[in-house]
Amino acid sequence: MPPVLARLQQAAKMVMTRKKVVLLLLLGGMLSLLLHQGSQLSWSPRLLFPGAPCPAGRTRPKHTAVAFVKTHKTAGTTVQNILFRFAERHNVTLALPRPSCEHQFCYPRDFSARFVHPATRPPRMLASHLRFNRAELRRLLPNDTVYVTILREPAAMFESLFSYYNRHCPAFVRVPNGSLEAFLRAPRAYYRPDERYAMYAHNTLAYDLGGDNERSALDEPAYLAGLIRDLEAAFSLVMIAEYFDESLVLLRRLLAWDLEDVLYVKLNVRSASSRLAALPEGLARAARRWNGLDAGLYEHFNASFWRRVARAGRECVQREARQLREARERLLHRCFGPRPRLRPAAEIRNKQLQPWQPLGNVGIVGYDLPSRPPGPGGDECLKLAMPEVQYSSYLLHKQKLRASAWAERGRAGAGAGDRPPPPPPRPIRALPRLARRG
Ligand SMILES: Nc1ncnc2c1ncn2[C@@H]1O[C@H](COP(=O)(O)OS(=O)(=O)O)[C@@H](OP(=O)(O)O)[C@H]1O
Repeated sequence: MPPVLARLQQAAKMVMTRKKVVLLLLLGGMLSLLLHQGSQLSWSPRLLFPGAPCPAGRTRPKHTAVAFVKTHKTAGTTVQNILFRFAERHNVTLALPRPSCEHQFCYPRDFSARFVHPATRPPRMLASHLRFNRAELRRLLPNDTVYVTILREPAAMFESLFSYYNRHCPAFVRVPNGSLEAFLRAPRAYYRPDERYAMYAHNTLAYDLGGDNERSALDEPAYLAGLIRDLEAAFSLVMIAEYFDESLVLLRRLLAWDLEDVLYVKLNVRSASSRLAALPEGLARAARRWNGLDAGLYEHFNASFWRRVARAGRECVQREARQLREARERLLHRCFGPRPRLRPAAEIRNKQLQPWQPLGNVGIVGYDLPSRPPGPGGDECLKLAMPEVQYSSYLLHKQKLRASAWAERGRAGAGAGDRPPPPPPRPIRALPRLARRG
């Protein structure tokens, strides 16, 4: 080989080797970056290999001490129905309001353990409307209670509140032609903070969660930050109505429940003619401005919800949410026939399934059982679609019967029945003096 060619070949080899070295360095760098980021961004084999299995079934017994703080117009009735059915199936005592509190725990008053019907004490679960009061709930419920709640995007929530309470809440009754736009253009013209049901018209989420709904998120950011801190400390999970199925996946995991335990049908849904198809962006912005505290809470907890989904493995959560939707479809077909349809109350023949109707032009729709009952599992189908008022009364009646049977056995002496007597009602502990927020 001529020397020139040999030198050229040698030079080419050196260039190739240098290229290889650069390539290797680049690859090494990328790998190290991936591993480094991996520890911080919770990279997992699932993300690198999306087909990899998600955590299998339950590894611990189902958790039965749960307090669901039911906020207004946030899909809370659907969550409540899931908990009611769980409590019934698993024979768990569920706190229910005494009759003078109706089916809410004397809302809008601050929750007090005195509002709980004695036949439903000591409870392990609670899921009816109340104004959150952490200290009182802790006096009532076991120490291992898991607290959960749900939020909804505040503009959509406000539209729902405005329509539902249009004839109940004086601030809304005053608005000409029941116009949401007119209200949001000048809310202070219609709203009086001290009158009855004012909390349905201003920062309802903040109010339900025990906050002061009159504070301004804009002028008092420290107040909002403090409220968020308190709620972070109190709740193990804050669900988001817009991501209902993903929320249920997180709930099921938190409580070590099965996917079947969180099957549901949507309850308390307004008819299509009672709702705005879409909220114009200008109105949505005005609704969020007026409900600034709620907007701040939603922004914070929506972000932390997604961080939590990422920690649980987004792929797995979404896969499980898909499984839940498929199982739900099958259940709907089995219970309500091949074309399950939401109907106006007047078309629902079964009285136990007729949803409560607010005053005014608002229609709440529901399901009806087909004329040919769905066979075994019919009771499950009935409870699945049973509205809050009927289900609360039914459960109260059932628990009262159980409480008097237990009392009877207690009077007859221990060992008279085949079931052990229940524990005596737990005395309510003295309430520590706490500074109230607000
Ligand atoms: N699964 C699911 N996902 C998303 N949204 C749902 C779900 N279930 C119920 N809903 C909607 O929630 C609204 C009723 O909320 P609540 O049951 O909390 O209302 S109430 O305060 O108890 O009266 C009501 O909203 P509007 O129809 O906009 O009024 C329901 O349609």
